Amino acid sequence: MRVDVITIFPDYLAPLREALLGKAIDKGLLDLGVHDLRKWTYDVHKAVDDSPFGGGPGMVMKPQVWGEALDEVCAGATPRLIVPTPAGRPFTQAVAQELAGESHLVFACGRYEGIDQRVIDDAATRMPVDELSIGDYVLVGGEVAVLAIVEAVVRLLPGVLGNPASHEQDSFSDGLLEGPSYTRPVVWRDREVPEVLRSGNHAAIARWRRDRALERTFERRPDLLEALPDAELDKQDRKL
Ligand SMILES: COC(=O)COc1cccc(COC(=O)c2cn[nH]c2)c1
Repeated sequence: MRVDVITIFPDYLAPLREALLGKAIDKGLLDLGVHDLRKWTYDVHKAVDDSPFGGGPGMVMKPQVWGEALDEVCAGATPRLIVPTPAGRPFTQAVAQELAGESHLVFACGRYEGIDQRVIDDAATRMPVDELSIGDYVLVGGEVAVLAIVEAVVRLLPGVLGNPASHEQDSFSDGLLEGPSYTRPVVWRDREVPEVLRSGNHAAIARWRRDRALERTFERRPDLLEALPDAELDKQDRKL
């Protein structure tokens, strides 16, 4: 997978070259390009923003600069353009799975009040454009959202995670939140690991884990239970 990021703060994306994602780059599973938007400015001040038509606070990112940047970065085989924004559709594990199937993602990092809408509308005539939200809050720019989205997507690529089984047991992969986990010692500050997990009875362990996941989902994210297809809940689940 190739990922390109266009931003006025390229250093913000340095963490993508660390740890697991850094290894994915070394293994050739991920090609990462980070581009400074100011490369496409054309005035002595390298201006990337201007005042909003219609007035109001803040600044809007200039269409000319973004247009040139996207023309160059998106040239060649059609990429999918991702624009993190509070006004986007929710970025979920399902969307991460969908994006993991793409061969080329380009991320546009907005700042200030956002990017001139015509940039999005123009790009959408040539490629798929997804405006995605990582949550109902406002960041100063898209860079942090790109870190989150790229990490969630790239960890799903074959060969990136040591043990492929680990993302099968992800939270959300079966529509439920992950339950509690434990490791040694058996007792820590007078708290003992649940007996069933040390029983070796795999059916009982699976049942216990499912029950804890259902309980936690019910307590913290009842909305996810609503979304579960009926078939997903077996009769033992319904007793909870
Ligand atoms: C067309 O889209 C744009 O112009 C995007 O512009 C902006 C402006 C300010 C901040 C951001 C970053 O995204 C978030 O704050 C965000 C994403 N998810 N939850 C919060 C993006």
